Amino acid sequence: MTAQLINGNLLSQTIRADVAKRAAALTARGRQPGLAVVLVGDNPASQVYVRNKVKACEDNGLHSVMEKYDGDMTEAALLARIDALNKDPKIHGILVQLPLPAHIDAHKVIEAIAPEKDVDGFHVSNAGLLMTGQPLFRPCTPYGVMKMLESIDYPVRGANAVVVGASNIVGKPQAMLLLQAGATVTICNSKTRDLGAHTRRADILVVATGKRNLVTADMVKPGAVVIDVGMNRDDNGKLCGDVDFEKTKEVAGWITPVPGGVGPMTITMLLVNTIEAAERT
Ligand SMILES: Nc1nc2c(c(=O)[nH]1)N[C@@H](CN(C=O)c1ccc(C(=O)N[C@@H](CCC(=O)O)C(=O)O)cc1)CN2
Repeated sequence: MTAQLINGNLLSQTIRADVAKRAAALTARGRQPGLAVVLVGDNPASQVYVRNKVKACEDNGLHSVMEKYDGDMTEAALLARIDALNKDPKIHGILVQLPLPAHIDAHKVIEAIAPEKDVDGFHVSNAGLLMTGQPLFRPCTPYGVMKMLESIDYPVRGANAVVVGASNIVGKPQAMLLLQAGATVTICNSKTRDLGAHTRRADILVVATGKRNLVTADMVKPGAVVIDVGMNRDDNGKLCGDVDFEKTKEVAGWITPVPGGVGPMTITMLLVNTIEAAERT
């Protein structure tokens, strides 16, 4: 039987409608939620993502400021901009699009963002709060994945969850959110031996490696939920994930497409985090 699709565009519509209501209520009280989006350099994928973030703000009643800088911007200049945004009362959320050019220390930049405006949830203090079960901001992609599981009423408690990829922005916070929802979690990485032996035990499989076709149908437990966080291009330049979608959908119970799956949910949860930041002020 073919898997059911978890449509990130459709789910986003419902969540964004609620965001728009909350934004309108805040605006009526003179506190329109504001997001600053900072992009350094000309990475083509990043340009698409930041454009989509700004458009999502516009469409849902949030104020946004797009700051674009050349790839040779110095780290000191970027830190000075963040300092100014930290102090700007119209800005409730700040995000610096990753990756940054190699001469800039991304950790230093993230730590410069005021934790209460860190709507990406990447600051060490937000990572610590998440780890200890008192999240201020959940990182947007893993937060979106949890909403997708909720949307299909999946019983996460007691499930075997396998996360492939251990990045700070997806894999590690994803594992933490699944663990806190009661799953038994395995985190795999690029060095994991016999990856399929782990993935085949997963009731929930989240793949976030950036390697096209890393997960094939034979590596998936029949009926599992397969969440593909990958964002790659195939030989024809078409967007695709880390999972062999066409064959895996014949094995899985639920599967997310690329595009139209986790990607839009990442932007939706950024809006949610920005609203929450504004509501706290
Ligand atoms: N500061 C951050 N940087 C990065 C993050 C992040 O959460 N914060 N995550 C990724 C990229 N990302 C968000 O910025 C992101 C990736 C993909 C999408 C998306 O909507 N994808 C669409 C397809 C878009 C296209 O046409 O190329 C889809 O899947 O349907 C949104 C956000 C790394 N950096």
